[in-house]
Amino acid sequence: MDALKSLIQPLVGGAGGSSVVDGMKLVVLGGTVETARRVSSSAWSVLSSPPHSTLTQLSPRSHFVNSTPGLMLDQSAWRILCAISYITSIVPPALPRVHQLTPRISPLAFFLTAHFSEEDYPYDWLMLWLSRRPEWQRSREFETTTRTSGLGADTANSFGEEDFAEDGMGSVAAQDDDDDVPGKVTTRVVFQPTFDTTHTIYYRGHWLRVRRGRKPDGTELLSISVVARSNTILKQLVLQAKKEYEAEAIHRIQIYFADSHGSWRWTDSRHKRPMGSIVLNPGVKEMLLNDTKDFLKSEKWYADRGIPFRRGYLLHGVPGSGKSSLIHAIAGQLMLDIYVVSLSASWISDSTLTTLMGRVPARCILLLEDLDAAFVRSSTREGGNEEKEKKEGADQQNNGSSNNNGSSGMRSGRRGRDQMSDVNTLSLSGLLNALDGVAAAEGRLLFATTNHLDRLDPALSRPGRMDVWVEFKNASKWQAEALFRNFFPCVEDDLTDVEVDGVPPTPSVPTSQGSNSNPGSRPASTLWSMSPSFSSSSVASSFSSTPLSSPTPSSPTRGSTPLFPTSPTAMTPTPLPQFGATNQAYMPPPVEEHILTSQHSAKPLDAITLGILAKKFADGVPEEEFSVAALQGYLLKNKSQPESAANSVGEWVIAEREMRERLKREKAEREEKEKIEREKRKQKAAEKEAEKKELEKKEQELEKMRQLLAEKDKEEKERQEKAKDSEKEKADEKTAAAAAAEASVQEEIRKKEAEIAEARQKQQEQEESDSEDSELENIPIQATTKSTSGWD
Ligand SMILES: Nc1ncnc2c1ncn2[C@@H]1O[C@H](COP(=O)(O)OP(=O)(O)OP(=O)(O)O)[C@@H](O)[C@H]1O
Repeated sequence: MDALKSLIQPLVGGAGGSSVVDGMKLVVLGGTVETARRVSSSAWSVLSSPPHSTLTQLSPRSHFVNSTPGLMLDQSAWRILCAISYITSIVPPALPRVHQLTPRISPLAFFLTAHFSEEDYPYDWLMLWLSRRPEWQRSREFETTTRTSGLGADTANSFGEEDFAEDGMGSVAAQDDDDDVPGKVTTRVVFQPTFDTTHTIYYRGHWLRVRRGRKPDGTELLSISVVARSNTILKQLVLQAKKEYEAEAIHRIQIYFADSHGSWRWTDSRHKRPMGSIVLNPGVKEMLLNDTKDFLKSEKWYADRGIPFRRGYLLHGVPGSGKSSLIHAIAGQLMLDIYVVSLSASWISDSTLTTLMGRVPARCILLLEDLDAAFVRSSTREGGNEEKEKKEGADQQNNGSSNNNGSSGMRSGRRGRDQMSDVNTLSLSGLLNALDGVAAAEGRLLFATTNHLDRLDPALSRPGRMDVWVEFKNASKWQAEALFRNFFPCVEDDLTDVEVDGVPPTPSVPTSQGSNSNPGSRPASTLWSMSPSFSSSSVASSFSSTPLSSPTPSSPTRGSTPLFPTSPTAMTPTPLPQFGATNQAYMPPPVEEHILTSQHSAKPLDAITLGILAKKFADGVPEEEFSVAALQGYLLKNKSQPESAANSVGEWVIAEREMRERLKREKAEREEKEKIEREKRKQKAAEKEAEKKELEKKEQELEKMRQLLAEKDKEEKERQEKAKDSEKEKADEKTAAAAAAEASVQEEIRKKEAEIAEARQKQQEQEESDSEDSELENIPIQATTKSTSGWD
C-alpha cells in the first residue's frame, strides 16, 4: 500500500495542487488503470487463442497476412491495443518495460501485412504510389534511380537540374539553358529507400509500415503492414495505387521482354504512336485495327463455340516497311502492353518458351520477332546479322534516339539478350506447343514478324495459329506522298492524333492537279515525330517565327529580322561599353550562306504548297523500289527543307541506286575474294598434308634403321663372346669391319635425323606464318560505305 502511495504521490502532486488539477490527474490515473486492465485481458485472450494465421490471397504473389484472426475486442480496447502495438513496433528498444509487461505478445501480432512481389503488377502500382509520398522520400538512407517501375519518373518527388535554378553554392543550374536546348532529355532522378528499411506513412487515418526487402531468390518484396481489424484499408490502398498507375499509363504503352529465366521483365514505357503516323496502303491498318478490336470483344463468341480465344497475325515482308511500327501503334490504340520474345535469342528453349507463354497476361500483345530465325540461329536476315545490325544502327542514327521509336527500341533489348551463350534447344514442336498448347494464355493477340515468309515451316503459319496474314512491301508512290505529308508541318494541321477507325480521313487539300491521287484516303496530315529531338525542334520551332527557321534555301534572308547580320552595313554599331571588354573592335564578317540556310526545322507549309511538294516527291520515287524507312531516312536529312526534299529526290534515287550497285559489286568482290582465299587455304592444307605424310614416312625409315643398327650391335656382341680367345685376331679384323658398317649406318641415321629436323622446322615456320595470316584475315574489314537507306 505504501508502495502504491509513493507511486501515486508524485503523479497527483502532493498537497500543493489545485483541486481542478488534482481532479484531472485522478481522471488520467483512472483511465490508465482501466486501460491496463483491458489490455491485459485482451492480451490474455490473444495468448489463449490457437496460434494460426489467415492468408487472404490478392494474387499468387501479393497476399495479406492477418496474425490475429480470432481476436474479438471492443472498440476502445482495440484502439488501445493498436496504439501499444504500434508504439512497441516502431520503438522497441526504447521501451523495454513494455516488453517486460507483455513478454509473450509480439508487436506484430496486431498487424495485417500485405506482401507485393516485384514479379506482379501490384508491386509496380505501389512503388509508383510510394514514390509520390513525401514520407517515402524522407528516408535517411536511400538509393537513387532514374526509373520507377515503368512509370513515375515525373512524380512530384523526382528531381532534376531544373529544380535547382540556383544551388547552394550560388552557381546557376541548367534552368535557363533548357530554353537553348529544345528537346533536351531531362532525366529525373528519384530517391528510393534502401532495402530492409522500414517507413511509416499515414494513409486514410491509419499508420502504414512499409518495408522493402528481398525474397531468398533475390526478387524484391514490398511489405505493407497496418494495425487494423480487416484488410479493407489495404485493399483501398492497392486500388488507389492501381488507379493512379493506370491514369499515368494511359498515354503510354509498356514493353516487356522475355528473359532467360522465363520471366517477363519490364523494359520500357513509350508514348503511344499515333495510327496516323503509319503510312500503309489504304485499308490495311484499318482492317487490322478493326479485326483486333473485334477479337477483344468476342470472348463469349469463342467460348460458346469451344474455340480457343486466341488470334494470330503474321506480318511479313521487306525490312523497314512498318511491321513493328504498326504493332506499336495498335498497342497504343487498344491500350495493350507488348510482350516481346525474340526467337533468335540464344537462350530460348522449349521449356522457357512454354513458361513465358503461360505467364502472358490475358489482354496484351505477344510479339514474336523474326519468326523465321527461330531455328536458324547462326543464319542471317538477308546476308547476315551484321547487315541487320548496321541497318538498325542507321535507323537509330536517323531517328536520333531509339527511345521514341517503337521498333528500334524493341530491338535494343533483343540485341543485349542475343549475346548470351548458345544453349538454345527450341524445337518446332516446342514452339507450336507454346503457342497453342494447354499452357498458352488466352485472350492475347499474337503478332509475329518475319522478313522471309518462304523460310517458315507451314505448320507455324497455318490458320489457327496465324489467322491474318499481311504483306508489307516497299513504298508505293501513294505511300511516298502520304509520308511526305505526314513529315512536314502544315499550317492547317491541328497536330492531334487522328483516330483511325474504319475510315481514313478525307483529304482537305487537293494536289497540284486539283485532286488527290487517292481521294478519300489521304492519311492524316499529322505531324508525327520520330525522335524526341525531332519532335521538339519541329513542333516547337516550326511555328515560331525565329529568324533561324524562317529563311528558305531560295531566299535565305526572307522573314523577320535576321539573327545574324547579312552584311557589315546591316549591323547597327552600338556604343561599346568598354573597349576590350568584348570582341567588337572589328566588324564581324558576314554570315556565310550555307550557315544561314542550315536550319533545323521546316517552316509550316500552306496546304497547297504541301500538296504540290508531296506530289512532286512521290513522282520522283519509283514504285515499290525503296522501303518506307529509306524514304524516311531521306526526308530526315532534309527535314528543314521540304522544297529541297521534293526537288532533289530524283538525285537521291540515282545516288541510292548507284550505292546499291556499288554495294552489290563490293559484296560480289568480297565473296569472290573470299572464295579465292578459301581455295588457297584448301590448297595449302593439301600441301601440308602431303608434307606431313612424307615426314612420317621418313620417320618410319629412320626407326627401321635404328632397329637394324640395334640388331647388328647385338649380333656383334654375341659373336665377340663366342670367339673370345681362339680367334682373337680374326675377330679383331671382323670387329673393325663391323665398326665400319655401323659407322656408315649411323651416318645415314644422322642424315635422316637432320632431314627430319629440317622438315619439322619448315613445317613449324609454315604453321606460324599461316596463323599470322589467319589472324590478319580475321581482322574485320571496315565497311567503306554505309547505306543510310535501310535497304539491305
Ligand atoms: N509504313 C510506315 N509508316 C510509317 N513509318 C514507317 C513505315 N515503315 C517504316 N517506317 C519507319 O521506318 C522505321 C523502321 O520501321 P519498322 O521497324 O516498323 O519496320 P519493320 O518492317 O518492322 O522492319 P524490320 O522487318 O527490319 O523489323 C521506323 O522508324 C518507322 O517509323
